[in-house]
Amino acid sequence: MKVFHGIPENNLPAAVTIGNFDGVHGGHQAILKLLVEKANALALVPCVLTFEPHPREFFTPDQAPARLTNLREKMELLSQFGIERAHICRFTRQFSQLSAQDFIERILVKGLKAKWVLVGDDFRFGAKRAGDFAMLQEAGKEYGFEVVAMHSVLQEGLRVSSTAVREALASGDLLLSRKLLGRPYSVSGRVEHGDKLGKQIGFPTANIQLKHNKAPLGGIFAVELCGLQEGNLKGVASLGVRPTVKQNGKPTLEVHLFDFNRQIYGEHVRVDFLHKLRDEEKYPDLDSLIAQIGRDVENAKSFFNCRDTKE
Ligand SMILES: Cc1cc2nc3c(=O)[nH]c(=O)nc-3n(C[C@H](O)[C@H](O)[C@H](O)COP(=O)(O)O)c2cc1C
Ligand SMILES: Nc1ncnc2c1ncn2[C@@H]1O[C@H](COP(=O)(O)OP(=O)(O)O)[C@@H](O)[C@H]1O
Repeated sequence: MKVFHGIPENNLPAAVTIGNFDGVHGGHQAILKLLVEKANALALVPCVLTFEPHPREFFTPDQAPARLTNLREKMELLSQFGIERAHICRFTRQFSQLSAQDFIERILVKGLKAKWVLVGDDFRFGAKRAGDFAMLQEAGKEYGFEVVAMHSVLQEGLRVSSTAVREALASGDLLLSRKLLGRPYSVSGRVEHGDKLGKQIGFPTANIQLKHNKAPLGGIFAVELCGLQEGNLKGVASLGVRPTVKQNGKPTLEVHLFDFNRQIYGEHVRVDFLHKLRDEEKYPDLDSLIAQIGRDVENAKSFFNCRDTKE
């Protein structure tokens, strides 16, 4: 997949879908699948136009929801689902003021060379969200592109959406988030140096870099860590501000791996969240925390034993 920051000239004719694609969940996946099928049938390049930052992060940064995927994760997923060209459009004040008509002419027609366009039937675009599906269809007749509306994808009667995934994660329902995402919720990043307290207390923890300051979930989890030469490794993770050892701590993701002892600083890993064990607590002293982490390890191991005997 070719990734462009912006829209260069002389693109090949494309089948285009437009959106934030945060999470690349089951609904997005259905869109991507249809787009790739159509692109193949019509000899077009399957292409995604997405925005950075997320428009809600631009308009109301304080109220913007936590990201489900960072840009790198999103691009990897789009590529996995068969997209061949991705355009990351910087969402600036100037871009937000582009009229719906200019968006169609400059971005879709001249820039992306869109011949087939797939959007949700509630899709809005252009300054003040003035452009809608009907306007896009009208414009398609004039400029020679077809517009198709994607129906809502449901999972157990629930409309699959980034919001539904965030709600499932916030409530600790990792089974539901997994169904909505079509894979376990995960965070990927590099292993960083922490405060070196982990080894001292008998539970070394790999600290995984969080690119955004907000996480859509928190607490203590049974996890699998992927991306190391040893293959997938089981462990227990804490995602929180560590109130027992820090004041005003920033969100931190730490993973203690079972039966593992190797230095992995700097390695790029992915943490798959499989089961929530509990919420984070503030303990009166370090000994209470250490005892609790010991119980967390046992509980996580029971979860894995149960899961592995079922499989
Ligand atoms: C399984 C597990 C559970 C944890 N639970 C809590 C908790 O409830 N409250 C808390 O303040 N810190 C919790 N922590 C975080 C510890 O405070 C942290 O691992 C320790 O500070 C080591 O940090 P370091 O790797 O930066 O040295 C937990 C860590 C793990 C691995
Ligand atoms: N079982 C293990 N689980 C996680 N990390 C481990 C383990 N064994 C060794 N390590 C290594 O030790 C580091 C964690 O040790 P720790 O004392 O918690 O230091 P830090 O505060 O820098 O994370 C990890 O980043 C990794 O390189």
